[in-house]
Amino acid sequence: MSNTPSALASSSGEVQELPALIFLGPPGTYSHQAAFDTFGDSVHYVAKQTIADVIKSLSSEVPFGIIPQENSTNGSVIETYNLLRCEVVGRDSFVRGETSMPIKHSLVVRQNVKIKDIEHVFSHEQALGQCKAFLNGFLPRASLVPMDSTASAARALLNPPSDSFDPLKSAAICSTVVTSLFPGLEVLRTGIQDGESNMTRFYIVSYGVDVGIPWQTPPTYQKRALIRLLPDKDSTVAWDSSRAIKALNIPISRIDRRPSLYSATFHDVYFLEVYADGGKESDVAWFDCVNQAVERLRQAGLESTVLGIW
Ligand SMILES: O=C(O)C(=O)C[C@]1(C(=O)O)C=C[C@@H](O)C=C1
Repeated sequence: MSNTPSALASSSGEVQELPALIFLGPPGTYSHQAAFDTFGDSVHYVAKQTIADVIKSLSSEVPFGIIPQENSTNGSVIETYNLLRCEVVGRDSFVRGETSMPIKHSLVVRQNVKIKDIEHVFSHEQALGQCKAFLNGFLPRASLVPMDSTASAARALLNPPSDSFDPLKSAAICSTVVTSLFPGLEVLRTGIQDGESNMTRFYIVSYGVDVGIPWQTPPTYQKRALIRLLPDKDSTVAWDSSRAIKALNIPISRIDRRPSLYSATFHDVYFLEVYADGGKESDVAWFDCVNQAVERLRQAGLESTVLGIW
């Protein structure tokens, strides 16, 4: 990862602005690393404080973003699924692709802090969840303090969020990359995540559907789509998954569920990720297939929105 130039000179000599890509900052987060592995020098990177800020800041001037979606150890990224309930997703912003990367966490402290000194551990809630066995084994009495991102947690060691956290009694769970970005920090333990293979999958999002994604290497694993099903807020009939699955009639790789933004109790929003069996059809055929499936859902009385096709 490096600081990337925001403009490149084209062969004709004129300066072309690179498109902007928003990520969960500050620099040094896993989102930043996943973005850089995927887009390299083809975009200009813009850090935001929260995952919500990434989605809400997408615009025609800042058309691309990356958001964490799921982790192989700790499951769905709740903050992301809560945001996918918002009307802007599927109307203005869309999921346009995915990328995955292995996540190796470290326990980072201010220089000379020892493990016996640690009373507070800062990190993003996903990272805290991915290191449960380490925390239970080595720091069972430490208070776990959720932060907006792993790199925000590292930064908080130098600039604590409140007087109740003594930085010399605190640690952050984050990537080792932060020690080269924030001088004064050092790695106390590394590889503290639960399980051998800890992978996080990210969604690539864009403002509008027509803008081409500036991949460094175009992916080969396309033919997926994400569909949001909204509950019928007036219905007294219980949700019936088999009705949706039957109407959809394409393979489903995952189903997520979050409370709806309506007040109706237990009328949840469902997110279905679907894929083309074999994945051999053309993009146009896959778009048609998804749109026809959504039409069948609507005819079955299920309000549905395509949040992305890739
Ligand atoms: O906090 C970060 O560094 C992030 O990029 C977020 C995030 C996540 O929410 O899943 C990304 C990858 C890891 O799973 C841990 C945290």
